[in-house]
Amino acid sequence: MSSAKKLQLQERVRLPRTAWKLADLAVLFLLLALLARRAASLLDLRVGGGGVAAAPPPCTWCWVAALVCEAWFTFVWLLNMNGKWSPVRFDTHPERLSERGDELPAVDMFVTTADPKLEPPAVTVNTVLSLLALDYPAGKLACYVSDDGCSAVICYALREAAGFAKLWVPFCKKHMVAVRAPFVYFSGAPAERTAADAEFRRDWTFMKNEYEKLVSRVENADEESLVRRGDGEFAEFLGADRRNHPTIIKVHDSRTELVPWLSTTCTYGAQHGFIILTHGLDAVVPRAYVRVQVLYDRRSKSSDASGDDGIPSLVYISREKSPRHHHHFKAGAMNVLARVSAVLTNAPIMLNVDCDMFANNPQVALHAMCLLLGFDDEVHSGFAQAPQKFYGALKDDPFGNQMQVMHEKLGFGIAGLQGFFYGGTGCFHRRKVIYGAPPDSSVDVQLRRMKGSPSYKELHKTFGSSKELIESARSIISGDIFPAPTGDLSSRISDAKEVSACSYEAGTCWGQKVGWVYGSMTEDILTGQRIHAAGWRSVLLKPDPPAFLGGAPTGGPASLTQYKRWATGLLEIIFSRNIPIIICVSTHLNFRQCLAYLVIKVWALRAPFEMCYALLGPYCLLTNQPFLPKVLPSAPSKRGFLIPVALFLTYNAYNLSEYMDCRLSARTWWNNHRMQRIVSSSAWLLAFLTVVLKTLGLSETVFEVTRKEPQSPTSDSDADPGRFTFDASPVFVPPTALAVLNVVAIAVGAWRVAVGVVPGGPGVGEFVCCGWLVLSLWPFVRGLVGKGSYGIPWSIKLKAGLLVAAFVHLCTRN
Ligand SMILES: O=c1ccn([C@@H]2O[C@H](COP(=O)(O)OP(=O)(O)O[C@H]3O[C@H](CO)[C@@H](O)[C@H](O)[C@H]3O)[C@@H](O)[C@H]2O)c(=O)[nH]1
Ligand SMILES: [Mn+2]
Repeated sequence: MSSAKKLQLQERVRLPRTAWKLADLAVLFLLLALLARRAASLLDLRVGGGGVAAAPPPCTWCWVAALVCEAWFTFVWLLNMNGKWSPVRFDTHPERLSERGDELPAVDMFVTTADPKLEPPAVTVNTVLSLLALDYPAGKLACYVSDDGCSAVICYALREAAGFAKLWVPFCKKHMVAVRAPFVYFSGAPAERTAADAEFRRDWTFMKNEYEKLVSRVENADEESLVRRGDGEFAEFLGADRRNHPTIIKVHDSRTELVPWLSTTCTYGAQHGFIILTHGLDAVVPRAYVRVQVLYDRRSKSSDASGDDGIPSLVYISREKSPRHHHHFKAGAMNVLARVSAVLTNAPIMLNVDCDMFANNPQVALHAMCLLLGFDDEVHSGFAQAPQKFYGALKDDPFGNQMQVMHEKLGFGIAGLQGFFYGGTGCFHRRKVIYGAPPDSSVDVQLRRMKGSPSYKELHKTFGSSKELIESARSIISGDIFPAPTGDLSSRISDAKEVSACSYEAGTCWGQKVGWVYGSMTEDILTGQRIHAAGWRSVLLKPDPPAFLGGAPTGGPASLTQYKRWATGLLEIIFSRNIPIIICVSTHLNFRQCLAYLVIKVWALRAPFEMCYALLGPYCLLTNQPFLPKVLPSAPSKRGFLIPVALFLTYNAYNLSEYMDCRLSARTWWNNHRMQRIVSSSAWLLAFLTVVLKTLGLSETVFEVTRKEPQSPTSDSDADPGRFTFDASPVFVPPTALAVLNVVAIAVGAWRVAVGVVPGGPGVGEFVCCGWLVLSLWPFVRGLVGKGSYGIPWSIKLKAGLLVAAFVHLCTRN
């Protein structure tokens, strides 16, 4: 018994939160009290009572609007409560993997990039290098990069990275480098060993030098001269338009490639199976770390025994594109990666990361295996998702997109339901789950068993016409343990090209029941939902140090574009055939998990309610009416006023304490609170309109790629990276208008007070609401007078001004 316990690879730990549950209930109680009070006042008015319990509302429709909005806020609060109610954490013990002697499954690692301008090639190179150097048998890893930008520079950068990896991977393993993205590693002084360790110092300086040369080659590479090079290596990119070109695939298989290179420059060294460079490069390459094991088959016994010394293969793919076929953005790219890897290496596990998400913890694959192999029934770990974390994050989260509290509170909470959401990056999938297979314990599998294994015809219909793909899919679905094609990868490029053709998916289940699901800008949530609906659970992968780190966008335009895409994609899911309630009753999606999904899916739907509520304050000040109970000397209405006051204070104290609990500053709380108001009135509102237009068939949604910051610090010293920036995008119109409107309303209200209060008019509450909004939208108030990118462009100011004028006119018409 005790030895079995000792070898447990993972533990599910319940996290207590009694005090938080009480606070949840307190806020809920206040929200319900507010609703009850409003409803009572409205009823009173209808029966013509104007009774003692509540002051009669003078502006009936304001009170009705407020009631509807507050009911919605209560609903959103309930959704959040459900998500956070019963959190769990998963602890992993990778050191026990070798103790248990489990055979590790092969992992195919996918990286997507889409635009060499927005996503600098050096960023992708760092991510790829961090993956190639993972602590995992190298013979069991292969890295695939999908380039939707069809850029010769990316292709060249990866070729250079593959060369550099031959030095970098052995260096990392020899010196047990902690973070294996070179740009992070070399941004500090050599701290791994004592300064006295001369060999390490020499290696370090050499590697840093090599890395700098790599970066300068990559950064100075130019599309034109690459494609016109004499040797024709990049000739396929000649005249290729990113929206219209055939598939390009390049394999950097270090096992076969090294041979000609080594034969001229190396002689065999003393160590068995290793080669030590002695000739030609001797002067520049210290002997110690160029130990390259060649000519072993990555799947053979010998590589399993000592498979740690090679370098994983690297494959570049730019899938075929044609204006006649929809390419489905990232989801389409992921499906091509799934198919190409199926015919090349067919690993049973797939890791997927965005191009800017490097592996920060070299043991991450081992931690993931603890979760994927560590349950008695694999239904518990359909996929293992690491929460998104960011490197070089700005202090106090000025753009409210580091999402620490959301991950800590909601993330652990959802991990305690059916499992954390698939987040599109930093996720280990089971290939068979991606192929749509239900968990072994489910009824569907029992039925299928009775029917026998799927026929060739069925597989053909599901996976498409490629024989190689069908065979590889059959072995994955029937659960052969580690099926893998053998032999040289380059010899199967034509199979890989066949499955990356843009017409391949026609008539198949790709994008629906198989692979990444189409139809939403947030393909990740939609795909994860399909997996949960099949009955799988998922696990939260949270090793220390964090598994992966990515870049969070900075500046107003990039942050709001990202929020807009997310909110659009999430609402697309609700408006598609995936209506939450229907999914919930017709599939294996748990009811509470379904509600947890709603927390984020309703982001865009929150916008109209929050906008309406935000307009009530200014409307009342402009028209001299109240929408909140007033502080009057008479006792009952005083009590009425206490409810919103208590709610305002409790709610904000609750949020602030959540930030404190996550060891974040009060400033971080305020910045996030402020961004919530800004995002709601800009990105979410536009997302709402976009989806409405799409549903009416009037427009299409597109995936706008987020700009990634270059990794070398910029020289612009007087720039303030935390300050909000603007451009002429329409997302900035509504918050600008809202900021101006509230300032105007406060001025009008104050003027009224100065000339003498009219009885029945607005009270302190309305002023506080408007003041709070002005503070929340302060970046926009500042932007009205700012210069350069810190200033709101005139076109936006003009449109916002017209909106404000129209609103004021409508309010004061009669
Ligand atoms: O046509 C496309 C568009 C995007 N991408 C890639 O998709 C990834 C995510 O794009 P990015 O612009 O970085 O979006 P983010 O908002 O940072 O991404 C988050 O949100 C996306 C859903 O909206 C998820 O797919 C991502 O995994 C998740 O990190 C990047 O690697 C892109 O190169 C493609 O491969 N093809
Ligand atoms: Mn990203």
